[in-house]
Amino acid sequence: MTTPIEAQAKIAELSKLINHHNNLYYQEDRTEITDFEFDKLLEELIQLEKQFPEYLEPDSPSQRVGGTITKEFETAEHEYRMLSLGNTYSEEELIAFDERVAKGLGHRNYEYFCELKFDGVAISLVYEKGRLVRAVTRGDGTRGDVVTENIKTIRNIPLHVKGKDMPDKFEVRGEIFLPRKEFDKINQERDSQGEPLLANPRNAASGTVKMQDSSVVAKRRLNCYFYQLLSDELAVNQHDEAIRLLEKWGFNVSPTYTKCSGIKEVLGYIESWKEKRFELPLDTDGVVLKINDNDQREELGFTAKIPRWAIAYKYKAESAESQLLSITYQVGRTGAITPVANLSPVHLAGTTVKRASLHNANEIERLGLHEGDTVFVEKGGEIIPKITGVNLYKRKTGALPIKYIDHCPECSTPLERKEGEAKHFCPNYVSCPPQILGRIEHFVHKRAMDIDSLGTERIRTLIDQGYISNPADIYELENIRDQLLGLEMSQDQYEKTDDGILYISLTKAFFALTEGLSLTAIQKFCDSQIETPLTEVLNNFQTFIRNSHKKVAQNVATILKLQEALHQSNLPQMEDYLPVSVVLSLLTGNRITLDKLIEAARHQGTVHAILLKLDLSLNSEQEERIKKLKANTFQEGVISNMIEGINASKNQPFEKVLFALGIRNIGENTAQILAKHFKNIDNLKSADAEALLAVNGVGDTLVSSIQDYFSKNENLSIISRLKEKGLHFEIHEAEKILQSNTLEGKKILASGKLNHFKRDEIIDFIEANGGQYLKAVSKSLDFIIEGEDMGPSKKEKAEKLGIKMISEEEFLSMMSKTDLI
Ligand SMILES: NC(=O)c1ccc[n+]([C@@H]2O[C@H](COP(=O)([O-])OP(=O)(O)OC[C@H]3O[C@@H](n4cnc5c(N)ncnc54)[C@H](O)[C@@H]3O)[C@@H](O)[C@H]2O)c1
Ligand SMILES: [Zn+2]
Repeated sequence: MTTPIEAQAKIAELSKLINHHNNLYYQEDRTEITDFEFDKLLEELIQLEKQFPEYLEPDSPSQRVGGTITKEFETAEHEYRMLSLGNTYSEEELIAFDERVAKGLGHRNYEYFCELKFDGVAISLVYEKGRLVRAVTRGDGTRGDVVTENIKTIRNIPLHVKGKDMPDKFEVRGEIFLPRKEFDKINQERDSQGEPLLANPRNAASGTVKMQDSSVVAKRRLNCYFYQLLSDELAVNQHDEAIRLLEKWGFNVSPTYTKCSGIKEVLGYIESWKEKRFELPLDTDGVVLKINDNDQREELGFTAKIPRWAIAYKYKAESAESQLLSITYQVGRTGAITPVANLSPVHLAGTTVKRASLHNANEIERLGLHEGDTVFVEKGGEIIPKITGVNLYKRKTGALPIKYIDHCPECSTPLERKEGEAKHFCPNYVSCPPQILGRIEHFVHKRAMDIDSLGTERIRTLIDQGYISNPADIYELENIRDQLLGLEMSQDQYEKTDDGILYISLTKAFFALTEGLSLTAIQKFCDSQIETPLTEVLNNFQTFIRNSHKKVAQNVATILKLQEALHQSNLPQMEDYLPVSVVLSLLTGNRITLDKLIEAARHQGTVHAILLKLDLSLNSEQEERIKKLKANTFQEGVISNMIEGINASKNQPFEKVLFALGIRNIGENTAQILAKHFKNIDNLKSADAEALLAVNGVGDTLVSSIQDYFSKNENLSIISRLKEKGLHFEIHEAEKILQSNTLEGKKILASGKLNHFKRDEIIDFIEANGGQYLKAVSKSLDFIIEGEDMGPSKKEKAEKLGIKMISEEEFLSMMSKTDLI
């Protein structure tokens, strides 16, 4: 039994903890615990407060909607309070909820409206005379932030609506979300720019809605599902009818809703979406059920925080057991090491899971992982599954604890760990391959040197084979083009474990080890085995060979040998991949011992590289079979295309070159400002702190990263080599000279697709003629050049502000460029 004194202390402690997590979740868009853990804390608080009502504080988190307003926006009061929802993870509690409803109404004559619970941020939109007048966040439930401008950039939020039965004034509520595809795209882009990744789509959506710059919001393709219509003059009295009205008026409603006549049907609905929901384009975390009839809703009423006529059933993150096969240590672009667990395949939350991120050494220690452990894997709101614990009963006797690596798996440099940081780093900035890759990818990026013929795969190949290690090397490739012919290109078929042991995809291995079977057929077979553990796949492949009737005896014999060799090699197992050394030992016909092969394959990135190192004399049949193992190779066409792109990049203007160098803290805009201000790299290099700080937007951090960059000899030598190759290290003459002052004092924006200018060109053109280019629609614009397909929201805003819009043709004739028309 809890004593009152204990209860009081516990209530205070829980309240503090919950407030802390609420603050992180709503203010900073991040989380330290899962929703399930959070909900358990809240439930514990509610139970204690029920038991000891004397300690229930009016501002307890059990009594308040979790969010608050921010300081950055104007606020507005909600006409109808915006509440939270009660939630549960169990069927029993759902049935108990249904009992309370029946008791409250005094009968069982009611229907539920069910739909999925979308994981995003709540928004309230007010329409007057069919026009969107205000968008407000939920805030503390009573007042929220006014974010109308941001919301207007979301494409399928209608600015105007028309329709039958539409009241003069109404409010719609919905959930703004970031589709998972958009989320992945943003993260891919951030990854390639070396920026930190967004944690999950919900946080990303919430952070975006509260951004200060609407044009950034517009770039993130947010979307919205509407789920509630409110008005004093509604013609309908059933929720499903109101939803149908919303659909008719053009609001985006998720097609997942249904009406259920009792809790049993609701449970069926919940079950039917349990797995199917993963096919939806957005994250969902449960089902919301609401009483369908408005009068009945009124009868049931509200508590301080939630309606009594609705509840959310939340799906528990699914958990499964799996075996830890090995750990791969990935080296990121900044040198940060991330351990990844390779697992035996398990079916979880609609997908087959074979890997889980372990984050860092602390996580491995916290879990107490031992080799070959059976672990619990969970997949919740986050996309990457995680290991939540170890099944100690299944630990093998004598299993050793996982020992974290102390050398970089890519370049063997001893790792470092800065104080207070969880991650280990490879300090080898200059020659660690993934770090070089990060810098070169930035250099060739379309917003930098724009060399799109140098994709990641090609760059990685060139780095791995020692042909490039910095941007200047790219411009030397032309001179060694004959050496590039035949280089192995794709790395996708390879994978490495703990200490740099190279593995190759099953498909390639099977293809090389057998005769008469096509790569496509083998690929198809492997695809069908995704959920099968490797040991079984090897057996199934023998059946596959028998069914194919192609060289059965010989092919099966090879696979039997493979199984034997895998067993003897004692190398860690990785699903879908086989150790290259074992495969090569079979293909080279025991010309060399397995041990020697394993040794040679350590720290090599391709079959090609291993063979170069071993220098075996192989017969032509062996060579042919090994060739089947290799990836695509560089061919003449690819090489020409690459060199062409590299040469074309020499025309990029100074500001792009400056951005491409990758000096820390110099983004695209800063590069532009610095290029304009200093005119050439030498002026920039010799500028002292005072001169740098005099430039608008330059602060101390930037000063020190610029000075740091130019103090390094290797950077100076790269610049001088690039200069020799003809890259622009000063601004172009034409950019310096004003072509005319026709546009002097004019503030101009161009929107939509133009026929005679690219985006950058129109900006340069306006500036070269004395005008100023503005990036967003605002009152201060003199006119807008309206191109094809100008964004509707921009257009509407411009119309509202009464800004003059002219066509591209009118603009050209104004500039006396009639020759272009
Ligand atoms: N992990 C953490 O640290 C942490 C911290 C705070 C809150 N949380 C999580 O946030 C949630 C609490 O937040 P809440 O108070 O916003 O409640 P809620 O998100 O659980 O429920 C209310 C909200 O659900 C949304 N919703 C989505 N689909 C809906 C639909 N079809 N119909 C009606 N509403 C729909 C609405 O925006 C509404 O405001 C809990 O699930 C909790 O686990 C987690
Ligand atoms: Zn390294």
